[in-house]
Formats: sequence, structure tokens, C-alpha cells
Amino acid sequence: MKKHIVLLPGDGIGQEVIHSAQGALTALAEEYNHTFTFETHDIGGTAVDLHETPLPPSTLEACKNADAVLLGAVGGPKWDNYPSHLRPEKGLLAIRKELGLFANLRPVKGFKKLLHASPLKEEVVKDSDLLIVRELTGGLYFGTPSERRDNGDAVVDTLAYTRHEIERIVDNAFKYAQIRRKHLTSVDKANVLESSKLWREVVEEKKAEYPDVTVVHQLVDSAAMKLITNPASFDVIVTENMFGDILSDEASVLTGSLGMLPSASLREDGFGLYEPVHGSAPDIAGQGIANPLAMILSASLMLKYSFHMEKEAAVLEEAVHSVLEDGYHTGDLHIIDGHKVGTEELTNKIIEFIKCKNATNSIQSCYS
Ligand SMILES: NC(=O)c1ccc[n+]([C@@H]2O[C@H](COP(=O)([O-])OP(=O)(O)OC[C@H]3O[C@@H](n4cnc5c(N)ncnc54)[C@H](O)[C@@H]3O)[C@@H](O)[C@H]2O)c1
Ligand SMILES: CC(C)[C@H](C(=O)O)[C@@H](O)C(=O)O
Ligand SMILES: [Mg+2]
Repeated sequence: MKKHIVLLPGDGIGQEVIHSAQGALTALAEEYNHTFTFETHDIGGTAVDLHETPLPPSTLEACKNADAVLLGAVGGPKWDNYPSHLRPEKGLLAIRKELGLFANLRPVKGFKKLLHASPLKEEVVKDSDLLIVRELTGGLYFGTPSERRDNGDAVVDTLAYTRHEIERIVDNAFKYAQIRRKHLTSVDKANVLESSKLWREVVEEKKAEYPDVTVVHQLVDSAAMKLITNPASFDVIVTENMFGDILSDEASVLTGSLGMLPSASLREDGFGLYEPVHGSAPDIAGQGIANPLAMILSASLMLKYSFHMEKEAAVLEEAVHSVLEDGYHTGDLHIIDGHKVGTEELTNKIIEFIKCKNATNSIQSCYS
């Protein structure tokens, strides 16, 4: 199969981890007879520096013409005090909105080897396997006005949702629940927020269409607590934009590191942008020590959701599993008696696995 992929490295470790994903995908293409072509474009702070905008029109145009997009991360202290239209994060929000990527899937599944890497107790973490379905193009991030008033002493952010926006994400979440363990937790703040009341109303209406799925409504504050005390009680979580942002970083603790969580941002027709959940990690950027696995797992989601390459997607996941089983990890993960390596070395181990796996078609013989 021939596929054209736009790479948006962005800022900080985004630049480092996207390189890893490209390496892994190139190896996969060679082994499984695909042609992946890559085109790199600027976004975020890098784009502000070069084009005076966090989302240059040429970047958006290239994404519209691609089969899929991989994004590293945006942001960093250099741009923190820039005016809001020049903030790197605005480029990320704009591309999500422009491409209509309303459904953000954030699967949270631990790897066996990382059971002890989480600061949480093993018995709490061990059966956790959940999917956060985060609404991505509405809510607080997109409501107007969001500006200073009264000579800068007052400010407004608006949390706005339409019934249509809620219906389409809730509908998506029910469908994912149907193909998983058929349990949906809708997270809101319906004891306070009007938007959450409409959200809850829509979930209640929709559930009649999915009688095989059990539904629980949970307030976001107690959901945050339950996520790290009883994560196994969740299957699919559906929630609005900002709650999903916060809960997903929290959920990464179950996997041992924020550097392990991938995401897919999808449109109705299956077009997608794939990015790790983490940010540009300014504290470690440029040191060659970033964990590339969230980015590589995001590439695996791209293969699965946008290209329908189930086998190749599974190989990438197996590669991650195998290198961890062999003890290789970056410094953000704590593996007892493991081999701490840098981004490049870990990526090379992934690539070795991809090549070996195809030659032997057996995981055991690639890594013990
Ligand atoms: N999707 C995105 O582009 C995205 C997401 C989140 C944050 N950001 C931006 O990133 C910048 C930094 O934000 P932050 O520090 O709050 O969050 P962050 O996710 O960048 O980092 C949080 C912590 O996790 C660590 N970490 C994150 N990813 C890692 C990886 N792959 N390997 C090893 N360690 C990793 C970092 O070193 C840091 O200690 C901000 O400008 C923020 O706006 C961007
Ligand atoms: C950088 C920021 C705008 C972004 C978000 O909140 O959506 C990030 O935190 C994420 O999780 O993708
Ligand atoms: Mg976030």
C-alpha cells in the first residue's frame, strides 16, 4: 500500500520522538512491502520563529492532502510570554479544529514489564485497560470571548457545547464501548455546569440506542480519584475537552510514564492526526533521553485507524512490548535490573525487532 504521511515534529522532544516514529515506520514499510512517503512541516513555536504563525497555511494544506498526520509536540518556555495568537499551543488547537478532529482516543493500557514502574501499587494497576474518548474541538478551549477586560483586571473563558457536538462524541464512545467491555463512564460536572447538564441529557438519550452497553455518570472530581484507586472499574470514559486533557495525564501514571501514552485524533471519515499525549518536555529536550514509545504507539494507532493495517499495527505494539520485556527503557521509566538507554538506542531496538519479527515471524526468537 502507498501512503503519504505528513510529519509535524513541532518543538522540544517532539523533534526527537517523531524521528523515532519515522524510523520505525520506514522499517515496517520495507518489511511489509508498503511505500510510506514523508513530508515534514512546521507547527508550534518552530513555526512562529520561521513563519510568524504557529500554524502556517502551507502546513495546513499539506495535512489536508495527506493520508495521515503524525505530530510530536508543541510549546516551550521560549514562547510562554508571546501574545496569545503566537502561542505554539494555538497552532495545535487550530489544526485540530481546521481538520475537524473532534474525537480524541487515548488508550491507557499498561505493559506487563511496567507493573512496578508505576508509583501505584501493583494490585491497583494490574487489570487496568481503559480508553479515554475526549471531545477535542469544543468546550473551554474554543469558547469566545477569551480576553482581558477592565484594563486587564478581568477575564472570561467560555465553556460552550452544542447538542450536535456532544451527540457525535458520545455516539463514538458508545461504539468503542460496544467493541470493548461494553461499559461506558460519562464524566462531567453536572452538579454545577450547564454544559454538563446537557452532556448528561444527551448520554441518557443515546443509551437507548446501545442497550448492550452499561452506562455510569461520574462527576469529574471523584472520577479523578477513582482513576488511580480503582482503574479496573473503567472501560470507556467519555468526557469533554478539558476534563479529558487532565484525566489522561493522570491516567498515564498507571502505565509508568507520560512517555507511554499515545493518542489518535479522528474525524468522522477516519482521517486522523496521531500524537503522543505528552508535551514538548522542555526539561529534557535536546538531551536524547526522551521516551519515544508514546510516539511509536501513536504511529501504531495510525496504521490501525487510518490505514487499516491491523497486522503492522500489532507488530509495532509487539515491538514495544518486547523491548520492554528485554529490559530496555528510557530514564522516565523505572525498571528493576533494566537497561537504561537513550531515545536513539531504544528506537534501534524497536527497528531490530521489526526486522527480526518479519524474518522469523516469532516474537520468542527475536527477544527472549
Ligand atoms: N500535544 C502537545 O503538543 C502538548 C501536550 C502537553 C503539553 N504541551 C506543551 O508542552 C510544554 C511543556 O508542558 P509540561 O511540562 O506541562 O508537560 P510535558 O508533557 O511536556 O512534560 C511533563 C513531564 O513529563 C516528562 N515527559 C513528558 N514526555 C516525556 C517523554 N516522552 N519521555 C520522557 N519524559 C517525558 C517531562 O520531562 C516532564 O517532566 C508546554 O508548553 C505545554 O503547553 C504540548
Ligand atoms: C498543549 C495543549 C493545548 C494540549 C491540550 O490540552 O489539548 C495538550 O495538553 C494535549 O493533551 O494534547
Ligand atoms: Mg494534555
